[in-house]
Amino acid sequence: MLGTQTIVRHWRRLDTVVRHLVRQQCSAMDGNRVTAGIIIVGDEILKGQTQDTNSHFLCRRLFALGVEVKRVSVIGDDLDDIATEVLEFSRNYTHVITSGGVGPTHDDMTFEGVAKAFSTSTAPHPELVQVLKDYFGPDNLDSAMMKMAQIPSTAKLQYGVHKTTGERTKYPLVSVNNVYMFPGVPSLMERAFVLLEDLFRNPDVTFHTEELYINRTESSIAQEIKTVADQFGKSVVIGSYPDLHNSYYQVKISLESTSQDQLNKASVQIKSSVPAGSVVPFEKDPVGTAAEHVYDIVNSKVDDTFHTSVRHAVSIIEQALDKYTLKDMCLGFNGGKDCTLLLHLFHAVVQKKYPDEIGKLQALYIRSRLPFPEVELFVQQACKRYNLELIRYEGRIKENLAALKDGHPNIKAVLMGTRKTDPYSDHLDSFSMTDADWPQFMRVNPILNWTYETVWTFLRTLCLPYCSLYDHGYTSLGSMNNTHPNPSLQIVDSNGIVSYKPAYQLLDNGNERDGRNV
Ligand SMILES: Cc1cc2nc3c(=O)[nH]c(=O)nc-3n(C[C@H](O)[C@H](O)[C@H](O)COP(=O)(O)O)c2cc1C
Ligand SMILES: Nc1ncnc2c1ncn2[C@@H]1O[C@H](COP(=O)(O)OP(=O)(O)OP(=O)(O)O)[C@@H](O)[C@H]1O
Ligand SMILES: [Co+2]
Ligand SMILES: [K+]
Ligand SMILES: [Mg+2]
Repeated sequence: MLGTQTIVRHWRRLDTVVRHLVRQQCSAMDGNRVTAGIIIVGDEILKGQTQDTNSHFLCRRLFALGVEVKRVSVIGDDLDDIATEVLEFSRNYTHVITSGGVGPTHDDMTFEGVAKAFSTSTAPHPELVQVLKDYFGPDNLDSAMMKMAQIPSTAKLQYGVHKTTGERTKYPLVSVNNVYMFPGVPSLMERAFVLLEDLFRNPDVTFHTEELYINRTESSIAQEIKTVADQFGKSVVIGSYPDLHNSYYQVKISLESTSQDQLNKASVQIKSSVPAGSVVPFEKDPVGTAAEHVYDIVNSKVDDTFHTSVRHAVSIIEQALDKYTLKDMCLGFNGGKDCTLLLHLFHAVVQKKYPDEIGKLQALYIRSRLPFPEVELFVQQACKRYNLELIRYEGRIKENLAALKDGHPNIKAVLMGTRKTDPYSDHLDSFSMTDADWPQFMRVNPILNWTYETVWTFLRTLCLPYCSLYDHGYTSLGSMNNTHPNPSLQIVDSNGIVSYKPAYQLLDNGNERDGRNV
């Protein structure tokens, strides 16, 4: 007979072994998966008054941390909705992240909702009360603010640690079980998340990704992609995303895997199964990498027209920056191809010369009375992309340059995308004052000797965004009333339907302005 103690001892050992086996089995099944669910709380989002950016931010960061986001839910400021959703998410996912509803007003009820989810109540948390006193000053602490210390009784306070200083953050995040309650204001939420992200990191998993860009329609390659997707099954997740407006590709294929090796194999497989030449190089962030790519061209040993043209333009812009401060200068920018490439060069040179950002580039846009909407849109987008300070006028150029003198007396020089083949421009130099009967500015012309072909080689090899009209046969842009697609790019199909090839396919650079009345 075995004694009771021995039985208990054996039982304990068996129990440990079984638990261990179960744990092993689970982690083998899940492949050490860590999952998350995101709950965005706020009436303003459901009513379309605010656009949620927090879920996008959180998904991106969590993916980078090796966490699989399984679901995002947007709910209103309603106690029961919060409680129900939090309870369900908390049961289904490793981590639950909420954003919103932690402020001082009556409609902020995430703390109460989470308390309800876990069948507990809220109470003033003494440590959080002290934090609020220190943070806002004891005299400013009204009852509304005290509400922010009213948290679930089982809550924990999570303090972030600054990565450089090692200092603890002053204001903690509140969590209950696996639920973490972030503020809704994007800047606060993002700051808090970055400092606390180690709470969520999955050390066992890295998601490797690759993107392939393909200049064929999605349907024409669908079968090939499906074959590869089937072959790799769950080990490589393959996505296909058509882009109807991109000048460089038609479909983006994304690959994602926890194994770099499997990812590489799938990538090779796709490349060899789509038509030859249909995978195109594409730079996702041409603006961020501007200096790097431009100076690679400048410093290369190649001496063809393209490289020499870029080198010369960069040197003119560098000279301009020696003579003038950024405040003394602006770029003449009307959304045309020439000033678009010049904007990029200007940005690259400034990025290189002042890596620590010294302020915005100024751009001058004198809008014609009948601008193309495509041009207007492109100018707006360029301002955002390059973070431009836009100086805007409308009407005749000469009159508005006089207005510029009055309104911006600091500006002495204008960078221009003029080339010698433009009307009245063959006598110009890299630095030419405006004509005597014009308001006096230094015109800086870095691309004076560039050919039409070089302009397009530059725009297209650097994958720069340009005004969409150029993809529809326009080769030089004036206003709506005087500009048409270039007749040499016209194609008429067998049904008599007329369309136009893109501007970069124009061969003879003598007829660049054939679509212009003036
Ligand atoms: C900043 C600036 C300065 C200019 N200076 C002169 C000038 O001194 N003399 C002149 O005839 N035109 C001048 N122009 C007008 C341009 O030469 C040209 O007519 C204008 O950019 C329209 O070009 P487009 O017909 O190719 O669209 C200037 C334009 C700008 C934006
Ligand atoms: N309305 C304007 N506002 C500001 N700058 C202008 C304006 N019009 C012309 N410029 C300057 O003069 C340059 C030459 O004009 P031009 O129209 O030839 O070139 P572009 O508009 O850049 O391209 P495209 O030749 O394809 O129309 C521009 O690159 C720009 O720097
Ligand atoms: Co031009
Ligand atoms: K609120
Ligand atoms: Mg133009």
